[in-house]
Amino acid sequence: MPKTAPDRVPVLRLRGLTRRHGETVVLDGVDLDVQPGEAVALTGPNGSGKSTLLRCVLGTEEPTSGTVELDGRPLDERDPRVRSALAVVMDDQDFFPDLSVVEHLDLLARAHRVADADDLVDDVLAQVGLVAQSGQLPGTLSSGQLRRLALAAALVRPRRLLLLDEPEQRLDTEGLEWLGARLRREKSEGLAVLFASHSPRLVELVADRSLELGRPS
Ligand SMILES: Nc1ncnc2c1ncn2[C@@H]1O[C@H](COP(=O)(O)OP(=O)(O)OP(=O)(O)O)[C@@H](O)[C@H]1O
Repeated sequence: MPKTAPDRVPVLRLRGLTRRHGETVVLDGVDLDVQPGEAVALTGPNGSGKSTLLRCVLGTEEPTSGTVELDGRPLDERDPRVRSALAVVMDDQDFFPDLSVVEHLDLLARAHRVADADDLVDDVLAQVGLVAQSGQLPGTLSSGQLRRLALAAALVRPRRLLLLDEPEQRLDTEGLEWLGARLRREKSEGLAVLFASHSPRLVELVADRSLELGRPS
């Protein structure tokens, strides 16, 4: 029996996704479906378009042509359903310099009207190993701790699709294993996961399949 029934609406559907910069073709007609409970890894060399594809899904970069659908509807960042479906960990995540770790997470959880926000924030702080740093400002965190804060920020909000750009970056070995287990839990709870990675270990731990992108032509 095919793994994906033809009438299932994927959380994410890309059709003919193309992105050019002048003569350079970065993405050339990418087709991809990601179902609930499924994780797809974007792999490929530096410059192959992994972040570009994620930005097109996020809506921060406009494809040259092609379509992006979430839950069968065209992507529209003004649609609150879309905004509440997407949790994102990108490369260049910024934090407010004057809000502590716990204040960031509280703010996000409350902005997304999460029930039992205090309990969830405490739980996520423990999961990412930032309990001792909860009162620190982002500028005082190590690079790995900042990455953990970015991951925590995605875990304290509602989501149906988790987009991650090289989430393994700056994590130690134990952190990588934790991340693999945590993303597997996301899948088991029915979330879809799309992540770019240069870590064969993370791909092995999490991905149901990989989409390998090539060098831009
Ligand atoms: N504004 C731009 N003008 C020209 N080329 C661009 C522009 N933005 C991105 N590119 C090119 O698009 C290509 C894809 O970049 P992208 O960041 O998506 O790659 P990546 O697969 O995420 O790479 P990495 O593994 O290094 O993170 C690169 O060759 C990059 O130089």
